[in-house]
Amino acid sequence: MTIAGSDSGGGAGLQADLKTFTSLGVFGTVIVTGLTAQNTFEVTRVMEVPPDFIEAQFDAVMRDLNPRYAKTGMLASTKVIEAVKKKVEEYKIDLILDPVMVAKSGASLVTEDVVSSIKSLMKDSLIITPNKFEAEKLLGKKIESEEGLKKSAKELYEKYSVNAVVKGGSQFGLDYAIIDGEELELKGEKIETNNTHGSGDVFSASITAYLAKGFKLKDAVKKAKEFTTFAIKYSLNLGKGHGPVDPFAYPEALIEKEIAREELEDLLYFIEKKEEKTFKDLIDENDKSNVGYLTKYGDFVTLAGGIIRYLDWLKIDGPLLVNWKKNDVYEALKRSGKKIGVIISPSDKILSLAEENKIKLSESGINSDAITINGKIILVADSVEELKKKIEGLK
Ligand SMILES: Cc1ncc(COP(=O)(O)O)c(N)n1
Repeated sequence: MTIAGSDSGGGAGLQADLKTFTSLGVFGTVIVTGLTAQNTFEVTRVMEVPPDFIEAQFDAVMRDLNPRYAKTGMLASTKVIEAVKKKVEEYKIDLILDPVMVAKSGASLVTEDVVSSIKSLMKDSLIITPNKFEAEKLLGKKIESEEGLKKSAKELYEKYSVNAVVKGGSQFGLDYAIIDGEELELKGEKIETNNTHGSGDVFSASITAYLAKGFKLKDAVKKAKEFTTFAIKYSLNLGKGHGPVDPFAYPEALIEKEIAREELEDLLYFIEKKEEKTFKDLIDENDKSNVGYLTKYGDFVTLAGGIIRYLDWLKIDGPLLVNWKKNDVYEALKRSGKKIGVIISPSDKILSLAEENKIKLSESGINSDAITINGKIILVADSVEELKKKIEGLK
Protein backbone atom coordinates (compact mmCIF):
# COMPACT_ATOMS: atom_id res chain seq x y z
CA MET A 1 0.00 0.00 0.00
CA THR A 2 1.09 3.56 -0.59
CA ILE A 3 -0.02 6.50 1.54
CA ALA A 4 0.94 9.34 -0.75
CA GLY A 5 0.10 12.35 -2.83
CA SER A 6 -0.71 12.51 -6.51
CA ASP A 7 1.83 14.05 -8.90
CA SER A 8 0.01 15.45 -11.94
CA GLY A 9 3.32 15.14 -13.81
CA GLY A 10 3.20 11.36 -13.31
CA GLY A 11 6.84 10.93 -12.31
CA ALA A 12 6.73 10.89 -8.52
CA GLY A 13 4.15 10.41 -5.75
CA LEU A 14 1.56 7.65 -5.83
CA GLN A 15 2.02 7.29 -9.61
CA ALA A 16 5.68 6.29 -9.14
CA ASP A 17 4.71 4.01 -6.25
CA LEU A 18 2.07 2.11 -8.21
CA LYS A 19 4.36 1.72 -11.22
CA THR A 20 7.03 0.32 -8.91
CA PHE A 21 4.63 -2.12 -7.23
CA THR A 22 3.33 -3.32 -10.60
CA SER A 23 6.85 -3.68 -12.02
CA LEU A 24 7.75 -5.92 -9.11
CA GLY A 25 4.61 -8.02 -9.40
CA VAL A 26 2.93 -6.66 -6.29
CA PHE A 27 -0.65 -5.41 -6.23
CA GLY A 28 -0.84 -1.90 -4.83
CA THR A 29 -3.57 -0.13 -2.88
CA VAL A 30 -3.60 3.64 -2.38
CA ILE A 31 -4.45 6.07 0.38
CA VAL A 32 -4.42 9.47 -1.35
CA THR A 33 -3.25 12.10 1.10
CA GLY A 34 -3.26 15.07 -1.23
CA LEU A 35 -3.07 16.35 -4.75
CA THR A 36 -0.33 18.39 -6.34
CA ALA A 37 -0.41 20.52 -9.45
CA GLN A 38 3.09 19.63 -10.52
CA ASN A 39 5.43 19.06 -13.44
CA THR A 40 9.14 18.32 -13.70
CA PHE A 41 10.19 21.82 -12.64
CA GLU A 42 7.50 23.26 -10.37
CA VAL A 43 4.73 22.55 -7.89
CA THR A 44 2.07 25.22 -8.35
CA ARG A 45 -0.47 23.99 -5.80
CA VAL A 46 -0.92 21.39 -3.08
CA MET A 47 -4.36 20.31 -1.88
CA GLU A 48 -4.76 18.17 1.19
CA VAL A 49 -7.35 15.43 1.45
CA PRO A 50 -9.50 16.02 4.58
CA PRO A 51 -8.34 13.74 7.46
CA ASP A 52 -11.72 12.00 7.80
CA PHE A 53 -11.53 11.03 4.14
CA ILE A 54 -8.00 9.70 4.63
CA GLU A 55 -9.35 7.58 7.48
CA ALA A 56 -12.26 6.37 5.32
CA GLN A 57 -9.79 5.17 2.67
CA PHE A 58 -7.84 3.20 5.30
CA ASP A 59 -11.03 1.60 6.58
CA ALA A 60 -12.20 0.62 3.09
CA VAL A 61 -8.85 -0.90 2.12
CA MET A 62 -8.12 -2.63 5.42
CA ARG A 63 -11.58 -4.14 5.74
CA ASP A 64 -11.14 -5.89 2.45
CA LEU A 65 -7.63 -6.10 0.98
CA ASN A 66 -5.70 -5.89 4.23
CA PRO A 67 -2.13 -5.11 3.07
CA ARG A 68 0.61 -5.75 5.58
CA TYR A 69 3.17 -3.21 4.40
CA ALA A 70 2.68 0.45 3.56
CA LYS A 71 4.95 3.28 2.54
CA THR A 72 4.35 6.94 3.02
CA GLY A 73 4.95 9.73 0.54
CA MET A 74 3.74 13.30 0.75
CA LEU A 75 2.06 13.96 4.10
CA ALA A 76 1.41 17.66 3.76
CA SER A 77 0.33 18.71 7.24
CA THR A 78 0.15 17.75 10.90
CA LYS A 79 -3.56 16.90 10.53
CA VAL A 80 -2.83 14.50 7.69
CA ILE A 81 0.01 12.86 9.65
CA GLU A 82 -2.20 12.46 12.71
CA ALA A 83 -4.89 10.69 10.68
CA VAL A 84 -2.26 8.39 9.16
CA LYS A 85 -0.70 7.67 12.57
CA LYS A 86 -4.07 6.77 14.07
CA LYS A 87 -4.89 4.31 11.30
CA VAL A 88 -1.40 2.78 11.03
CA GLU A 89 -1.58 2.04 14.77
CA GLU A 90 -5.17 0.79 14.63
CA TYR A 91 -4.45 -1.65 11.81
CA LYS A 92 -0.88 -2.49 12.93
CA ILE A 93 0.55 -1.81 9.50
CA ASP A 94 4.32 -2.19 8.99
CA LEU A 95 5.35 1.26 7.84
CA ILE A 96 8.15 2.32 5.50
CA LEU A 97 8.35 6.03 6.28
CA ASP A 98 9.66 8.22 3.49
CA PRO A 99 9.67 11.67 5.08
CA VAL A 100 9.02 13.55 1.82
CA MET A 101 9.27 17.31 2.28
CA VAL A 102 10.64 18.92 -0.85
CA ALA A 103 10.27 17.95 -4.51
CA LYS A 104 13.35 17.54 -6.76
CA SER A 105 12.34 20.82 -8.35
CA GLY A 106 13.01 22.46 -4.98
CA ALA A 107 9.36 23.23 -4.21
CA SER A 108 7.98 22.43 -0.77
CA LEU A 109 5.43 19.62 -0.59
CA VAL A 110 4.40 20.29 2.99
CA THR A 111 2.20 23.22 3.87
CA GLU A 112 3.64 23.73 7.35
CA ASP A 113 6.47 22.57 9.55
CA VAL A 114 5.74 18.88 9.87
CA VAL A 115 9.08 17.78 11.34
CA SER A 116 7.80 17.15 14.86
CA SER A 117 4.76 15.15 13.70
CA ILE A 118 6.93 13.11 11.33
CA LYS A 119 9.15 12.33 14.33
CA SER A 120 6.14 10.96 16.19
CA LEU A 121 5.30 8.74 13.21
CA MET A 122 8.89 7.45 13.15
CA LYS A 123 8.17 5.48 16.30
CA ASP A 124 5.50 3.50 14.42
CA SER A 125 7.79 2.73 11.52
CA LEU A 126 9.74 -0.33 10.48
CA ILE A 127 12.24 1.83 8.60
CA ILE A 128 12.67 5.45 7.57
CA THR A 129 14.25 6.52 4.28
CA PRO A 130 15.23 10.21 4.48
CA ASN A 131 17.51 11.85 1.97
CA LYS A 132 20.36 14.01 3.21
CA PHE A 133 18.18 17.10 3.40
CA GLU A 134 15.40 15.32 5.32
CA ALA A 135 17.88 13.72 7.72
CA GLU A 136 19.29 17.19 8.44
CA LYS A 137 15.80 18.41 9.28
CA LEU A 138 15.07 15.42 11.51
CA LEU A 139 18.36 15.71 13.38
CA GLY A 140 18.56 19.49 13.36
CA LYS A 141 22.10 19.58 11.99
CA LYS A 142 24.05 19.76 8.76
CA ILE A 143 25.53 16.72 7.03
CA GLU A 144 28.68 17.72 5.23
CA SER A 145 30.73 14.59 4.73
CA GLU A 146 30.41 10.89 4.03
CA GLU A 147 31.26 10.32 7.66
CA GLY A 148 28.46 12.70 8.67
CA LEU A 149 26.02 10.80 6.48
CA LYS A 150 27.02 7.52 8.12
CA LYS A 151 26.68 9.06 11.57
CA SER A 152 23.23 10.46 10.79
CA ALA A 153 21.85 6.97 10.11
CA LYS A 154 23.31 5.81 13.43
CA GLU A 155 21.88 8.78 15.30
CA LEU A 156 18.40 8.31 13.86
CA TYR A 157 18.58 4.62 14.77
CA GLU A 158 19.69 5.32 18.32
CA LYS A 159 17.53 8.36 19.02
CA TYR A 160 14.27 7.07 17.57
CA SER A 161 14.76 3.29 17.80
CA VAL A 162 13.98 2.95 14.13
CA ASN A 163 15.86 1.33 11.26
CA ALA A 164 17.15 4.03 8.96
CA VAL A 165 18.61 4.39 5.51
CA VAL A 166 19.94 7.85 4.73
CA LYS A 167 20.27 8.54 1.01
CA GLY A 168 23.37 10.46 -0.02
CA GLY A 169 22.08 11.19 -3.51
CA SER A 170 24.40 12.40 -6.25
CA GLN A 171 26.39 14.48 -3.73
CA PHE A 172 27.79 11.41 -1.97
CA GLY A 173 26.93 8.67 -4.45
CA LEU A 174 26.06 6.21 -1.70
CA ASP A 175 23.52 5.52 1.06
CA TYR A 176 24.03 4.36 4.63
CA ALA A 177 21.65 2.12 6.50
CA ILE A 178 21.43 0.80 10.03
CA ILE A 179 19.15 -2.20 10.20
CA ASP A 180 18.73 -4.04 13.51
CA GLY A 181 21.95 -2.44 14.66
CA GLU A 182 23.90 -3.60 11.64
CA GLU A 183 25.61 -1.03 9.41
CA LEU A 184 25.11 -1.30 5.70
CA GLU A 185 26.73 0.74 2.95
CA LEU A 186 24.73 0.86 -0.26
CA LYS A 187 26.74 1.79 -3.29
CA GLY A 188 25.25 1.76 -6.76
CA GLU A 189 26.66 2.57 -10.16
CA LYS A 190 27.23 6.34 -10.43
CA ILE A 191 24.92 7.76 -13.05
CA GLU A 192 25.31 11.25 -14.45
CA THR A 193 21.77 12.50 -14.95
CA ASN A 194 19.44 15.29 -13.97
CA ASN A 195 16.45 13.04 -14.47
CA THR A 196 15.85 11.87 -10.94
CA HIS A 197 12.26 12.99 -10.31
CA GLY A 198 10.58 10.21 -8.33
CA SER A 199 13.79 8.38 -7.32
CA GLY A 200 13.04 8.54 -3.59
CA ASP A 201 9.50 7.30 -4.09
CA VAL A 202 10.70 4.41 -6.23
CA PHE A 203 13.23 3.46 -3.54
CA SER A 204 10.73 3.36 -0.65
CA ALA A 205 8.07 1.74 -2.85
CA SER A 206 10.48 -0.98 -3.96
CA ILE A 207 11.51 -1.69 -0.34
CA THR A 208 7.78 -2.09 0.41
CA ALA A 209 7.23 -4.36 -2.60
CA TYR A 210 10.21 -6.60 -1.78
CA LEU A 211 8.98 -6.90 1.82
CA ALA A 212 5.53 -7.86 0.51
CA LYS A 213 7.24 -10.51 -1.64
CA GLY A 214 8.75 -12.01 1.50
CA PHE A 215 12.31 -10.64 1.54
CA LYS A 216 13.92 -9.77 4.89
CA LEU A 217 14.32 -6.04 5.49
CA LYS A 218 18.07 -5.96 4.82
CA ASP A 219 17.70 -7.84 1.54
CA ALA A 220 14.67 -5.76 0.57
CA VAL A 221 16.73 -2.58 1.03
CA LYS A 222 19.65 -3.95 -1.01
CA LYS A 223 17.39 -5.09 -3.83
CA ALA A 224 15.49 -1.80 -3.75
CA LYS A 225 18.78 0.04 -4.21
CA GLU A 226 19.51 -2.02 -7.34
CA PHE A 227 16.00 -1.53 -8.67
CA THR A 228 16.17 2.24 -8.11
CA THR A 229 19.62 2.54 -9.67
CA PHE A 230 18.26 0.81 -12.78
CA ALA A 231 15.24 3.16 -12.84
CA ILE A 232 17.64 6.14 -12.66
CA LYS A 233 20.01 4.69 -15.28
CA TYR A 234 17.12 4.42 -17.73
CA SER A 235 15.32 7.57 -16.58
CA LEU A 236 13.31 9.49 -19.12
CA ASN A 237 14.37 12.75 -20.66
CA LEU A 238 10.94 14.35 -20.38
CA GLY A 239 9.94 17.87 -19.38
CA LYS A 240 12.00 20.99 -18.83
CA GLY A 241 13.15 20.18 -15.29
CA HIS A 242 14.19 16.93 -13.63
CA GLY A 243 12.84 14.19 -15.89
CA PRO A 244 11.23 11.13 -14.24
CA VAL A 245 13.00 7.91 -13.37
CA ASP A 246 11.52 4.81 -14.99
CA PRO A 247 10.35 2.03 -12.68
CA PHE A 248 9.33 0.05 -15.77
CA ALA A 249 12.94 -0.18 -16.96
CA TYR A 250 13.47 -3.34 -14.91
CA PRO A 251 10.61 -5.47 -16.33
CA GLU A 252 11.18 -3.92 -19.75
CA ALA A 253 14.76 -5.17 -19.79
CA LEU A 254 13.45 -8.69 -19.12
CA ILE A 255 10.84 -8.33 -21.86
CA GLU A 256 13.51 -7.07 -24.28
CA LYS A 257 15.55 -10.22 -23.68
CA GLU A 258 12.52 -12.34 -24.54
CA ILE A 259 11.87 -10.26 -27.68
CA ALA A 260 15.52 -10.75 -28.64
CA ARG A 261 15.08 -14.50 -28.29
CA GLU A 262 11.93 -14.48 -30.44
CA GLU A 263 13.52 -12.28 -33.11
CA LEU A 264 16.59 -14.50 -33.31
CA GLU A 265 14.45 -17.62 -33.57
CA ASP A 266 12.47 -15.97 -36.36
CA LEU A 267 15.69 -15.07 -38.21
CA LEU A 268 17.13 -18.51 -37.80
CA TYR A 269 13.98 -20.20 -39.04
CA PHE A 270 14.07 -17.90 -42.08
CA ILE A 271 17.69 -18.75 -42.84
CA GLU A 272 17.27 -22.45 -42.26
CA LYS A 273 14.07 -22.88 -44.23
CA LYS A 274 14.03 -20.16 -46.86
CA GLU A 275 17.48 -18.81 -47.49
CA GLU A 276 19.65 -21.84 -47.13
CA LYS A 277 20.98 -21.47 -50.67
CA THR A 278 21.86 -17.78 -50.30
CA PHE A 279 23.52 -18.42 -47.01
CA LYS A 280 25.41 -21.61 -47.58
CA ASP A 281 28.42 -19.91 -49.10
CA LEU A 282 28.29 -16.95 -46.76
CA ILE A 283 28.77 -18.87 -43.54
CA ASP A 284 32.26 -19.38 -42.23
CA GLU A 285 32.47 -22.69 -40.43
CA ASN A 286 34.83 -21.30 -37.85
CA ASP A 287 32.57 -18.50 -36.72
CA LYS A 288 30.71 -19.45 -33.59
CA SER A 289 27.89 -17.31 -32.18
CA ASN A 290 27.60 -15.62 -35.56
CA VAL A 291 24.17 -14.12 -34.92
CA GLY A 292 23.19 -11.73 -32.14
CA TYR A 293 20.73 -9.20 -30.80
CA LEU A 294 21.60 -6.20 -28.61
CA THR A 295 18.74 -4.83 -26.50
CA LYS A 296 18.44 -1.18 -25.57
CA TYR A 297 19.37 -2.17 -22.02
CA GLY A 298 22.72 -3.48 -23.25
CA ASP A 299 21.97 -7.21 -23.04
CA PHE A 300 23.54 -9.24 -25.84
CA VAL A 301 21.63 -12.36 -26.85
CA THR A 302 23.38 -14.89 -29.07
CA LEU A 303 23.52 -18.58 -29.92
CA ALA A 304 26.26 -20.74 -28.43
CA GLY A 305 27.08 -22.40 -31.74
CA GLY A 306 25.40 -20.05 -34.14
CA ILE A 307 24.54 -20.94 -37.71
CA ILE A 308 26.74 -23.87 -38.76
CA ARG A 309 27.21 -26.10 -41.77
CA TYR A 310 26.30 -29.70 -41.08
CA LEU A 311 27.06 -32.06 -43.97
CA ASP A 312 25.20 -30.39 -46.77
CA TRP A 313 22.80 -28.33 -44.69
CA LEU A 314 22.76 -25.20 -42.60
CA LYS A 315 21.86 -25.90 -39.01
CA ILE A 316 21.14 -23.83 -35.98
CA ASP A 317 23.38 -24.71 -33.07
CA GLY A 318 21.80 -23.51 -29.83
CA PRO A 319 21.23 -22.81 -27.05
CA LEU A 320 20.45 -19.10 -26.87
CA LEU A 321 22.71 -17.31 -24.43
CA VAL A 322 22.47 -13.91 -22.79
CA ASN A 323 25.61 -11.87 -22.06
CA TRP A 324 27.75 -14.98 -22.38
CA LYS A 325 30.42 -13.74 -24.70
CA LYS A 326 30.65 -10.43 -26.48
CA ASN A 327 31.98 -10.98 -29.98
CA ASP A 328 32.24 -9.23 -33.36
CA VAL A 329 28.47 -9.20 -33.76
CA TYR A 330 28.19 -7.35 -30.44
CA GLU A 331 30.90 -4.92 -31.55
CA ALA A 332 29.13 -4.27 -34.86
CA LEU A 333 25.79 -3.66 -33.13
CA LYS A 334 27.41 -1.29 -30.67
CA ARG A 335 29.16 0.65 -33.41
CA SER A 336 26.09 0.91 -35.62
CA GLY A 337 23.42 1.31 -32.93
CA LYS A 338 21.43 -1.47 -34.67
CA LYS A 339 19.65 -4.35 -32.94
CA ILE A 340 20.27 -7.54 -34.85
CA GLY A 341 23.22 -8.81 -36.83
CA VAL A 342 24.77 -11.82 -38.57
CA ILE A 343 28.36 -12.50 -39.67
CA ILE A 344 28.85 -13.29 -43.35
CA SER A 345 31.94 -13.97 -45.42
CA PRO A 346 32.85 -11.27 -47.92
CA SER A 347 31.28 -12.32 -51.25
CA ASP A 348 31.49 -10.81 -54.74
CA LYS A 349 27.82 -9.98 -54.49
CA ILE A 350 28.06 -7.93 -51.32
CA LEU A 351 31.17 -6.14 -52.51
CA SER A 352 29.53 -5.17 -55.79
CA LEU A 353 26.40 -4.03 -53.91
CA ALA A 354 28.64 -1.86 -51.75
CA GLU A 355 30.36 -0.45 -54.82
CA GLU A 356 27.00 0.41 -56.35
CA ASN A 357 26.03 2.08 -53.03
CA LYS A 358 23.12 -0.31 -52.62
CA ILE A 359 24.59 -1.42 -49.33
CA LYS A 360 26.55 0.88 -47.07
CA LEU A 361 29.61 -0.90 -45.79
CA SER A 362 31.88 0.73 -43.22
CA GLU A 363 34.17 0.10 -40.30
CA SER A 364 32.74 2.86 -38.15
CA GLY A 365 29.16 1.55 -38.32
CA ILE A 366 27.70 5.01 -38.85
CA ASN A 367 24.56 4.83 -41.03
CA SER A 368 25.65 1.41 -42.20
CA ASP A 369 23.96 -1.76 -43.39
CA ALA A 370 27.06 -3.82 -42.83
CA ILE A 371 30.18 -3.39 -40.73
CA THR A 372 33.64 -4.75 -41.46
CA ILE A 373 35.53 -6.03 -38.44
CA ASN A 374 38.64 -8.27 -38.51
CA GLY A 375 38.10 -9.04 -42.20
CA LYS A 376 34.54 -10.17 -41.57
CA ILE A 377 31.31 -8.53 -42.60
CA ILE A 378 28.47 -8.20 -40.12
CA LEU A 379 25.14 -7.49 -41.72
CA VAL A 380 23.06 -5.40 -39.27
CA ALA A 381 19.49 -4.05 -39.05
CA ASP A 382 16.98 -2.44 -36.70
CA SER A 383 14.59 -5.38 -36.92
CA VAL A 384 14.47 -8.97 -38.08
CA GLU A 385 12.19 -7.98 -40.98
CA GLU A 386 14.74 -5.46 -42.21
CA LEU A 387 17.53 -8.00 -41.91
CA LYS A 388 15.52 -10.56 -43.87
CA LYS A 389 15.18 -8.05 -46.72
CA LYS A 390 18.90 -7.39 -46.68
CA ILE A 391 19.58 -11.14 -46.80
CA GLU A 392 17.17 -11.54 -49.73
CA GLY A 393 19.07 -8.76 -51.51
CA LEU A 394 22.25 -10.87 -51.39
CA LYS A 395 20.89 -13.46 -53.83
C1 LIG B 1 3.21 14.08 -4.79
C2 LIG B 1 4.66 13.99 -4.67
N1 LIG B 1 5.20 13.10 -3.80
C3 LIG B 1 6.54 13.00 -3.69
C4 LIG B 1 7.37 13.78 -4.43
C5 LIG B 1 8.87 13.68 -4.25
O1 LIG B 1 9.54 13.29 -5.39
P1 LIG B 1 10.85 14.02 -5.91
O2 LIG B 1 11.65 14.42 -4.71
O3 LIG B 1 11.57 13.02 -6.72
O4 LIG B 1 10.41 15.21 -6.68
C6 LIG B 1 6.80 14.70 -5.33
N2 LIG B 1 7.56 15.51 -6.08
N3 LIG B 1 5.44 14.79 -5.42
